[in-house]
Amino acid sequence: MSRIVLVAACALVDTDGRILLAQRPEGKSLAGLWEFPGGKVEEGERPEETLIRELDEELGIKVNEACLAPLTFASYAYQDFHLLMPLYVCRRWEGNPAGQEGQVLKWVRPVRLRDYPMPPADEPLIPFLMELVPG
Ligand SMILES: Nc1nc2c([nH]c(=O)n2[C@@H]2O[C@H](COP(=O)(O)OP(=O)(O)OP(=O)(O)O)[C@@H](O)[C@H]2O)c(=O)[nH]1
Ligand SMILES: [Mg+2]
Repeated sequence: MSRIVLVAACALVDTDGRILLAQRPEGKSLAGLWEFPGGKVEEGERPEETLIRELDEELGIKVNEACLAPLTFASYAYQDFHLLMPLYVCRRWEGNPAGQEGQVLKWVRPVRLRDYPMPPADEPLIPFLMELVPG
């Protein structure tokens, strides 16, 4: 039995109904794949606190906890750990998302999400986003 790793992720949705994807930088695991911003929940953190911290660190935006709504989650057996990843939705933030760690960012319509190679854990999340933001 591999350990469970808890990762909080967020779909930022803009006023045109597009969702923000970030490309994992070279040197990290799963480099080049497109993911939802977020990261590992650290000791003593609530997932919402993780996201507020990660969205600031990775994108340079400020998010209020009240603007984080749970949507669904991913549960996926990677080779060396089991990923449990709650996916939140956020439509309001302060600042302009910009890759603070050199990540390329892309605003993508839900119907186009399949054009962007994602980690295998993320693929089952796409229908939920398509239902959330039709068209
Ligand atoms: N943020 C994020 N992580 C994902 C997604 N899908 C997915 O499988 N993961 C996996 O979740 C794990 C943790 O993500 P992460 O690398 O962003 O963690 P982190 O920000 O804390 O970075 P660090 O551990 O390099 O400090 C990685 O193994 C990553 O591959 C996703 O959509 N978003
Ligand atoms: Mg991260």
